[in-house]
Amino acid sequence: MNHDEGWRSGGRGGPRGRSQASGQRVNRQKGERPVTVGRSLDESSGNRSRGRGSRERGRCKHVQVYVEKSSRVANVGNSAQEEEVKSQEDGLGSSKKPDEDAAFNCSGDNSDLLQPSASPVSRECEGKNDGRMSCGLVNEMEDVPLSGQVSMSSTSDKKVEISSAGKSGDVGKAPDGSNTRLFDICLEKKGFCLKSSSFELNKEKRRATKGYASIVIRPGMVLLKNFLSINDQVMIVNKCRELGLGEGGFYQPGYGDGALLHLKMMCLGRNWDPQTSRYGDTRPHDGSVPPKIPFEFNQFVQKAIQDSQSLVATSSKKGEDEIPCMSPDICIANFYTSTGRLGLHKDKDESAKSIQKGLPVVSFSIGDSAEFLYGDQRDDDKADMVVLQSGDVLLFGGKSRNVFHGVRSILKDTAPKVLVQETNLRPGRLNLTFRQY
Ligand SMILES: O=C(O)CCC(=O)C(=O)O
Ligand SMILES: [Fe+2]
Repeated sequence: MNHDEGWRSGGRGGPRGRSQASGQRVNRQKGERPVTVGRSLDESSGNRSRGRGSRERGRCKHVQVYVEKSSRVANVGNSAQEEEVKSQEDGLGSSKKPDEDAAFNCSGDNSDLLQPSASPVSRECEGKNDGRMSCGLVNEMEDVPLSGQVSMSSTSDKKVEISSAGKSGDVGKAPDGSNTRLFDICLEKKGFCLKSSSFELNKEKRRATKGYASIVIRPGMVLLKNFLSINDQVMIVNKCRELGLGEGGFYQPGYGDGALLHLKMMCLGRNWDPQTSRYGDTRPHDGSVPPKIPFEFNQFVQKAIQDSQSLVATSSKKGEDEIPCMSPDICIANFYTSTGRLGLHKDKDESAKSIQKGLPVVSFSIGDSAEFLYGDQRDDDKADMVVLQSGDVLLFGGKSRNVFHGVRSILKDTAPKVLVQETNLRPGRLNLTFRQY
């Protein structure tokens, strides 16, 4: 992938400001009614985007809508566990657990793409060091630094052991400007908690048990609404937390000039370095080896691809909408706090073959909803927007492999309460994007 300047700018292209849209919809024309797509799309979580303007924008391009229901029933649990409401940020450490090797066979033969090789730097927006690149690069130093060596940390219901990663002496700044202080995607559990209302919990359970809806947003781009059950999401959060606190875990990438990305990042499988836009076997600033992609994550990816392929097979424009198979060997996990964002960019640092074949990027959204922009130009004002909610999976491959995309904003307080109660996930959004090099 090549996050290039989109990542640097964080999506704030100068004085345009943000034009927010509320409610769940896919593209729309100015003045058009929202395109509500099937059941899930009507069920936006309700408290999203409050207090924001709801100016409309975005042009409608292709909106093909298919609604499919799976028979999958999520067991969301009924424990009504306590929810923590503090918003303090913690820096902790943990141990890394080896995972099974991710190995999948796809009907399409992409095995030729499985060999790691150096990626040439590919910058889509090279040489545009205009105001956009440095403006809005607020240094979000919001994490509590590690003070000495902690041995155990308790969040969720689970004790997580501190590993050697991030021991005392880690002052939080790498020579390349990255903020290397350990970042825990979950909050520490404290005594004082608030319970969610049963109304909210029931609403979430209803949503979770209704299956999911599949939508072709544009040729090659498919949105699987509510694809991941709450239990799946809980598992993914717990796993990411565990990995994120160990070797190669979450950090805040920076650029040599002091600018920091507006998100925390962890790579699985292979490392992607935002400074060079290259993939590699180790992380340059600390030499750490990225954890493997957990086997279960890849299973979700395979299922998402298969379901998307079945969906487009029924489409009238089969060839156009096609999504090839993909065997992920890279997963980039991003955590956006409430102020996180990501500027428009193309994912271009995978191998030329992978991109040429249109192998999809598969993206999981967990936690707070996000305003996701996409379009054919690197221009926020011309981009279309879709709100990605917790449990949604988005694929962009085939004709959309080179789409510009980014995250305009995180919608506060929109994460499923059950998920937060079960995991203590901190306010914000966890995003995982899977790719094949
Ligand atoms: O957070 C998202 O939805 C997008 C992330 C992304 O574009 C990336 O990691 O390259
Ligand atoms: Fe991307």
